[in-house]
Amino acid sequence: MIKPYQKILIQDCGEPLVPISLEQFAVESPHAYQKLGAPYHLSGVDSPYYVRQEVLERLINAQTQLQSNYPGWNILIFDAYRPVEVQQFMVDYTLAEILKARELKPDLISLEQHQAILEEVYQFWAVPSLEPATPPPHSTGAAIDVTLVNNTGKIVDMGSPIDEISPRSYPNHFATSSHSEEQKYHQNRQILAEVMILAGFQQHQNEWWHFSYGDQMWAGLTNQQENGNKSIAKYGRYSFIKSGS
Ligand SMILES: C[C@@H](N)C(=O)N[C@H](C)C(=O)O
Ligand SMILES: [Zn+2]
Repeated sequence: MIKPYQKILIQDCGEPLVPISLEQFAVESPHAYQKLGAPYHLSGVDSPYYVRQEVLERLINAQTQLQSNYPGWNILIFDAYRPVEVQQFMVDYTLAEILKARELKPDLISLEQHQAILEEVYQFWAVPSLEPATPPPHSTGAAIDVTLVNNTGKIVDMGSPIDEISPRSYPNHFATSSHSEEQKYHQNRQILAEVMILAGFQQHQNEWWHFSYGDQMWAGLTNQQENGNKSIAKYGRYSFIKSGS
C-alpha cells in the first residue's frame, strides 16, 4: 500500500503554517469539505486555507505570473491544509459515494470488493496515515488543490470537476483529443500547470488540480525528472495540537 515516494526521508524545516489571504485568492464558499461536515474541529483547525510559509510565497509568485499572462485572472484555492482526521472523513465519504453510484450496499459486499473499491479511492486520495514517516500530502501544509477564475469572474472549464474519480482527472486526459472543446480544456489545464510548475510546484500524476512543494510527493517527482537528484522532503505532518498539550 506504501507508494514509492512515501519512502522518501522527511526532515521538517520547522516553517510555520500561515493563513492564505482570501482577499488575494479566489475561494469557493462554503468550502466543499466543510459543507459535507468534515471534522476540522477535532484537530483544532478553524479553516482549510493554511499552507507553509514558502508554499504561500510560491503560490503568490504563480498568481503574479498568471496575471501577467492573463490580466484579471485568479487562482482559486479549492483546498489546502487538511488534517488527517479530515483525510479519513473524505476517504470514507468517497468510498460511500462510489458504493451508492454502483447501487452496492456496504453490508452486502465482500471484503475483496471493499478492498478493490478502496484501491480505486487511493488512486486519487492519499491514505489517511497517522504514521509520521508517511503523512498525507495535505496534512503537511505543502499541497494545494487549485483551479482558475477568468477576468469575468467565471471558473475556467477544465473538462472535469475537482475530485472526480475517473481518467478525466488525469492532467493529460484531453491532450490528444480532436474535439475543439476538449482541446480548450487541455489548454486551460496547461495555463494552470505552467504557472504552478514555473513557481516550483510539482503536479500530481493523476489529478490536474493537485500541486505541492516540499513534501514527499514533490521530492519523488523532482528526483524522477532530474535523474540522479536526491531531494528529500522538507515538510512532514503539521499538527495544530502539539503533543503533550
Ligand atoms: C483527491 C484530492 N482532493 C487530493 O487531495 N488527492 C491527494 C493525492 C491527497 O489526498 O493528498
Ligand atoms: Zn490535493
